Order: sequence, then C-alpha cells, then structure tokens
Amino acid sequence: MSRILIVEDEAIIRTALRRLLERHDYRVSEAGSVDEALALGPQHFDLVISDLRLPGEPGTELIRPASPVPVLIMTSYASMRSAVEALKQGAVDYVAKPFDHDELLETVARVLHQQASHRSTPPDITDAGGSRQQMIGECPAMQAVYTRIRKTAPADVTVLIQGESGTGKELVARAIHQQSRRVAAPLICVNCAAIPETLIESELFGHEKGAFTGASAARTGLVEAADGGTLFLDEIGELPLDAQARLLRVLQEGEIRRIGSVETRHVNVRLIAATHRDLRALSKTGEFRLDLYYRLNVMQIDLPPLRDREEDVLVIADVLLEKACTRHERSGLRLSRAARREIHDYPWPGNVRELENALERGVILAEGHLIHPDDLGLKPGRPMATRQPEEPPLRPVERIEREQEDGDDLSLEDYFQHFVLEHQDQMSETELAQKLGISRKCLWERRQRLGIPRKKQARRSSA
Ligand SMILES: Nc1ncnc2c1ncn2[C@@H]1O[C@H](COP(=O)(O)OP(=O)(O)OP(=O)(O)O)[C@@H](O)[C@H]1O
Repeated sequence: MSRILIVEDEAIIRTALRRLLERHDYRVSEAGSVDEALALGPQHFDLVISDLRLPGEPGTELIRPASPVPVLIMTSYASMRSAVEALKQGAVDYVAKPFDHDELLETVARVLHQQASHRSTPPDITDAGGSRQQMIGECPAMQAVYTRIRKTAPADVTVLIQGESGTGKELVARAIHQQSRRVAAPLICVNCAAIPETLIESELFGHEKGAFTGASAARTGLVEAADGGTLFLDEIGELPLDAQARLLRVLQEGEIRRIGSVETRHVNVRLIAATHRDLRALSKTGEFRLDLYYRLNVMQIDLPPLRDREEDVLVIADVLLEKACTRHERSGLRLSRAARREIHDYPWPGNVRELENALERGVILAEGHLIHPDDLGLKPGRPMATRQPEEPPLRPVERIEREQEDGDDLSLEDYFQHFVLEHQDQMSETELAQKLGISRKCLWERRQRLGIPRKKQARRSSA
C-alpha cells in the first residue's frame, strides 16, 4: 500500500483529500505546514502532495528534503505561473484547485507508477531472532545493491559481498537467502574471524571420532548443516589456507570430507562470502588462494560505507532511534538539531553498527525529551567529514532559534525583549534591527506584540 503525505493548511481540503485517497487504498498522513511535514520525514513516504501556499515556507521547500520521493504541488487556477515555477524547482507535477477527483487519482497513480518503475525497494529481512526488518537507505548506491540482491537471489550462484565492517553485509546475505529458492532450508552464518584458527576446519567441515586430541565423538560441520540451504562465511579473508583448500573442493565438486575421514559426502550448499579486505591483493601475497577468489567472485555486491551515504544517514538514524526507543520504553525521544548535525557530519568508521550503538547510548542517557550530542558519546576530536563546508556565523535570531530547537530554556521572545531593552538607548532602530538580523518592519511588529514600543528618547531624537 503506497504511503502519501498531504501537506495542506486548510483542514476541509485536507480531510476531503485524505478521505478520497483512503477510499482508494492509499495510506495517508497529514501535515499543515512545511515544518510539520519535515517533522514527519517526507522521505518516509512514496509521494508528497503539497499545497503551494502554506503558512510559513511554500510547499516547494519540501522538494529537496523529500528527494527522491516525488512532490506533487497543488495550486489554484489563479496561480498557474507559480505552478510552472514549482515544476522548474523539481516538483513532479501539479494539480489545480479545485481539483477533479478522477484527474487527481489518475495523476497520483501515474506518479507512483513512474516512481516504482525506476526505484528498487529495499528487501524485507527476517533476522536470526525471527523479527522482520527492512534495509534502510535510498541513495543510488543502495538502490544498486537492492537491484543486485533481487537479480542475484534466484540465480543460485556464489556471491561475494564487499564492504567495511558494519555496513550490512550479513543483512544482504540474509536478504539473498530469503529471496532464493532455498528459503525453506537453513541459512548458516559463520564469522571466520571469530573462530580460532586451530578450530575452524573442524567447525566448518566436521570431524570423525579420534581425529585429533579432544575429538571424543564424531561431529557434523557447519557446511553439512547448511546442506540444501545457504552458508554465509563472513570475513572469509581470515580463513586459513588449509580450510581454503577444503572449501574450494566444496565449491568445485560439491563434496566434503570430515577431518580424520577418508570418505567424502555430497553437499548441496550455496555459498555467500563477505569480506572487508581486498581478496585479490591478499592473493598476491599468498594469503588467499586466487582460484578460490575466482570461484567466490561469480557475483559481487559492494556495500558503500555510511560516510558516503550522506542522504541516508539521518533517515537511518530516525528509524534506528525509533527502534531503540521502543526497546527501552522511551517513546517520543527526539534528536536535538545539534545532535542531528553531529550525526550528519560524523565519519562513522564503524558504519551502521556504530550509529546503532550511539543512538542506543543516546536513548539511555537522554534526560529530557531530546538527545543532545553529549548523549551520543561520539569520539571527541574526531576528524570532521570533509563534505560539510564551514557554516557561516549565525545571526543572533538564528542562534536563539537554533538553541530553542535544541531544547535550551531561553525563549526567543525573552532574548528579543532583553536585547532591545538593554541596547535601545544606545542604538538606532536600524542598528538594533541589524544586530538582531531582522528587518526594521519586523522589529516594529515585534515591539508591538511584546508591548515594548519604541522609546521617544532614541539617540537621534535627543540630538
Ligand atoms: N541498510 C541498513 N538498514 C538497516 N540496518 C542496517 C543496515 N545496514 C546495517 N544495518 C544494521 O547494522 C548492524 C550491522 O550490520 P551487519 O552485521 O549486517 O554488518 P556487517 O557488514 O556484516 O558487519 P561485520 O562485517 O562487522 O560483521 C546490524 O544491526 C544491522 O541490522
């Protein structure tokens, strides 16, 4: 069911539109302004339908933050010029108000269809504990990953997944298994780096009774346990050379020989391997068999590091935060604006796993309803990501607005009042407005609203 976000300040129109769309099986959420829409996260929807004229920012301000989700702009017949302008800014289409129901439904269906045809949806995955999750991320590199998974899964070939630690290699392996014909058979996951070198061969290939000191009984290995299903070997670059030779035999002959046995057994296993290392380079130094590398590398899937997924990082953070809140029964916690900036700028060497841990820390440590940068506990003195240009210094009003959003106590009105009362005897209205970063008209309006009208004995009048 497609999810649609309606952004419209007129409640009657909003409700009518919602009912119309719900009657046609769309799942609908509502917002009354761009700010409200941003709080809901427009990128979590399949389509945003926004009025052009809204209190505050116009609907076109949603086009960039919603991307790649399309934004359909509603506008009145009287303002067709602005509809054209909205299209130039990247709106997918526009509908003129009052709109014809059939026409609107047709446009919505067409836009959603177009969108679906050039987007790969992230796969649904059941984790080891049986709970369902979805891979998060819409950036082009992840879209390519989803397409690869979809095409590779049914082909029953060996797959090599490459990516840094914590980028989701195991998730990809699960997705491939679960979309393959082997889904009813077991998926056995083994982290080669986690098993001592002396034990790995017997763990993987099993052993006969008395095969070595301590082998008091025969044991089936993990490769045999995966018979009929999929074997996921994480960190395959850590596999010792002897074990590599046995694995090659499994791939070439479909045969396994337990340690201490002269007999071979037939196994039917699909192998998915993952590594954060360059196996080809390892093969040049003799640490990895080149023939095994070629056998593994039938299909390759490359997972991008989180620092290269700039547009995904906050989306992932929001979803993981919600999960952490549920786990710790702290619903309603939000990231402060400073924390969001920190998450966006941090280079995340440990990738999604590190982000998951930081958010969990944040949820546990947050005292109010906001998670601040300190709660996340990201390493101080870390190199900042290079992609973020230095921000220009904030105007006083912006600084206070930001502090307010970050949950600090000082109210904007308090600050304004304080600043004006303190400086109005020494400054002209123009200077005051400049220092506050607002126009003279705005200064006058705020003075009226706050009951601090302009004093008669301003500097120039007394001169
Ligand atoms: N795209 C994603 N969407 C949602 N969760 C993700 C995503 N990528 C990774 N994760 C989460 O991050 C954590 C690490 O993922 P995973 O174990 O698959 O990474 P990995 O690359 O196999 O790491 P390692 O090589 O260290 O074992 C998991 O909890 C996983 O659910």
